[in-house]
Amino acid sequence: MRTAYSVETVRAAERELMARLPEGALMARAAAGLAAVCAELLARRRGRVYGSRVVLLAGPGDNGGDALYAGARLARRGAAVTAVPMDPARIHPGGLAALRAAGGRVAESVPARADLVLDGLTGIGGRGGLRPAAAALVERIPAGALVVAVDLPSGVDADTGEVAGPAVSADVTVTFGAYKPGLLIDPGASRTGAVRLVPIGLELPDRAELEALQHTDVARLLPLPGSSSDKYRRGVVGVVAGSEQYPGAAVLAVAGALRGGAGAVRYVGPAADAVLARYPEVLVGRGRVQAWVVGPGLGSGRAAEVERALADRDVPVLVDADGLRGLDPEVVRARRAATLLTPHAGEAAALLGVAREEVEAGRLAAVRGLAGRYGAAVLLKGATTLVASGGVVRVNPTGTPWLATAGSGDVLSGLAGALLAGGLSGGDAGAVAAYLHGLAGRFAAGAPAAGGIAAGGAPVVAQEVAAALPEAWRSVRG
Ligand SMILES: NC(=O)C1=CN([C@@H]2O[C@H](COP(=O)(O)OP(=O)(O)OC[C@H]3O[C@@H](n4cnc5c(N)ncnc54)[C@H](OP(=O)(O)O)[C@@H]3O)[C@@H](O)[C@H]2O)[C@@H](O)CC1
Ligand SMILES: Nc1ncnc2c1ncn2[C@@H]1O[C@H](COP(=O)(O)OP(=O)(O)O)[C@@H](O)[C@H]1O
Ligand SMILES: [K+]
Repeated sequence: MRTAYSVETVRAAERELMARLPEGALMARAAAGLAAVCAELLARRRGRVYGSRVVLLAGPGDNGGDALYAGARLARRGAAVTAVPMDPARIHPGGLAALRAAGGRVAESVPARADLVLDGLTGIGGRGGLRPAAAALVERIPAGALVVAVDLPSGVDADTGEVAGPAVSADVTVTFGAYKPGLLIDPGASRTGAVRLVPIGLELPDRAELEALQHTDVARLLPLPGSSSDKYRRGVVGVVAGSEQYPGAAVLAVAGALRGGAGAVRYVGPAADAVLARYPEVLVGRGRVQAWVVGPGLGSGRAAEVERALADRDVPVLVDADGLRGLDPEVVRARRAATLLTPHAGEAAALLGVAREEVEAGRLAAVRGLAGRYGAAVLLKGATTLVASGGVVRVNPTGTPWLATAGSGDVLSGLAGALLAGGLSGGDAGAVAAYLHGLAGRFAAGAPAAGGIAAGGAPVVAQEVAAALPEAWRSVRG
């Protein structure tokens, strides 16, 4: 499990550790780790550190201090290091002295050429969008320079990933002691480049503010058949989806459920012919199920079917897409079994009564808000998928923007429904489904295991995502 900690938690751990260490020791550790990463990057790019041009954007706080001390280390290895303060009257004094002693210099404006720029404007102390003096320096970062963000890209909110105004886009982010939520949640996450964690000895609580499952966590949660399994024990998923207008949503949700490990899938709705033509193994009509998936492609005027599924208070229910329209928090709160809501930003915005942009800019607040309001697990789809449940928020580390294709959300809902039917909690079913779906998207696209859209791959269609789910299962199980 990868974990991310809030600024408050990191600061508390920092205070506790600082009390036991000589002054400056923590910053020295941070700067040493930062300089080592920079040296590695310079060696890869130019063959050596000696003679390379390094620019430090130095903010007035400790983030600037880290950059200056790291710059001093690089200067001692022969780099030509220039610090440009955001505010010349406020620059970290110790860091500045160290840089000068190592032969580094200070300039008022950003040099036109650089091999590497260290963004030390703001770290966990940054608030809101970058102020004009900082934004002006960022604008002048020379084209072609590698940008290394110190702790986090300046302008990104460490706790939420929100970006209010200008912010740095880094190639690499070197973060200290712990991941911060803002490094893993968009829009901040798409500014970080590759994230490198430098341990500095912080002792952090077991419970993190944000979690990201990894292969071993998912493998542990996957419901697997045993020798005494039969199709009912493995879990029957009831899919209430599709309409005359959108029969394909039913087919895709069923595809996700079948590939998600359901013992059987029961389909209820007007698209039975389309479903059976593709999947003759599906049962048609109502009957006993271990979880319901309601909503994909329902169209309008089908609220009674959603209510009927939710009224089955002891059976887990996943509500997606059209099923989410006008969903009553009291009805969901009254349920005993798990409820998992899977909105995209537009659906979440409608449920919260805010603009879609507000959800996209503040994904963490939106998913927490919905989970609190409905007393349910909520999976918020999008560039970074978040799953909130019982006070814990998980961020999905897999996926590819190629998944932004019609019907891929339907596959996800069927998949998560199968995991609910297999006995997973709402939060686990959502997180595991997002993980497998993201991996399947990458496999279907032929995209590498990490990296954004720039990393490669080709367009996928939703059916291919469903078809790649077995490969995703196999890769997780090792
Ligand atoms: N925690 C740890 O364990 C360790 C932490 N370490 C390091 O310390 C960093 C935190 O340092 P920090 O607390 O000094 O805050 P920091 O991020 O430098 O920013 C504050 C300064 O920025 C300014 N400012 C604020 N917002 C702004 C904006 N929008 N636009 C422009 N300016 C803005 C603000 O100005 P003011 O509001 O005071 O006018 C203030 O001067 C942390 O990220 C890590 O790098 C490591 O050395 C060791 C281990
Ligand atoms: N920019 C993106 N990067 C990664 N994944 C994305 C992006 N945009 C959408 N997705 C994923 O694609 C899927 C789209 O689902 P949804 O919006 O419900 O579409 P549909 O209703 O057409 O099936 C979700 O799993 C979502 O997380
Ligand atoms: K920074």
